[in-house]
Amino acid sequence: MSATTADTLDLHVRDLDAGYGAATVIHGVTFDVAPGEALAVVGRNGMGKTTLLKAIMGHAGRAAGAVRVGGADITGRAPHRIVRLGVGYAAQEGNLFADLTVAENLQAATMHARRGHKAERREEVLAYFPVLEKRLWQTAGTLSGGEQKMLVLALALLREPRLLIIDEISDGLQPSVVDTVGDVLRAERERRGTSLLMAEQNVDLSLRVADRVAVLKLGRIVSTVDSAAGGVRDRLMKELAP
Ligand SMILES: Nc1ncnc2c1ncn2[C@@H]1O[C@H](COP(=O)(O)OP(=O)(O)OP(=O)(O)O)[C@@H](O)[C@H]1O
Repeated sequence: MSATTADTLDLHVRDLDAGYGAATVIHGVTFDVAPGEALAVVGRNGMGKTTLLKAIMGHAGRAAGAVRVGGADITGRAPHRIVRLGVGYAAQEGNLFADLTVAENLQAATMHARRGHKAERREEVLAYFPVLEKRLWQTAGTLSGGEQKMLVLALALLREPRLLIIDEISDGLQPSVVDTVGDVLRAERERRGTSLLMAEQNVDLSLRVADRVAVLKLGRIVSTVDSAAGGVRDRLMKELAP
């Protein structure tokens, strides 16, 4: 569905183990995201979605395995160096400055952006989230949970990532906001051909946005399906049932 894949990054994860201290949470995970492709990793609470994304982004201990982005081996690389390659990361716990206003957060996110293009991109991103435009002068920490999630996504998008990694953006959002997020991600992929890796519990959002959906169970990918395949929603719901 991507408009262009020329400026996007692919992702290759091979035999990745990751965890905390002596506990291994992710076991031998292998998958690819092609340039301009969107992959959703779905799984119930505690299955290791966040740990998987953190390990890719250099935030969690990585015991073994390899991660490549756009031809570069990022295994063990510091998070800020991975971001510099053009990887955007919207973490589940968010990464915004709670004491700064929405406008100041937006400004901080584009500090290193190309000068002439900054204002245009800010307008594009604010058009995705009209509610943020109304809250520009409000301190980010006083936004509602849903608004903070939108701001976290807006900040990641502002940097024009060539690969966007999003951790459970739908968590705690009301259905209408989940729909907005789906619209935004689809529009952004149409506009920029951005590659996408999203961890989700929401099957409907995953199927709406992603080309393929992988199921993560107890730190292992147990199946991967094409979003356009027949009966895929029922199959995924069954796989995710307790
Ligand atoms: N900092 C940590 N130290 C030790 N164990 C952790 C840490 N963070 C997560 N875990 C454990 O790792 C396992 C996987 O957690 P993770 O947060 O990756 O799952 P998840 O699929 O993202 O869950 P959720 O949907 O609830 O966010 C859980 O058993 C959790 O208790």
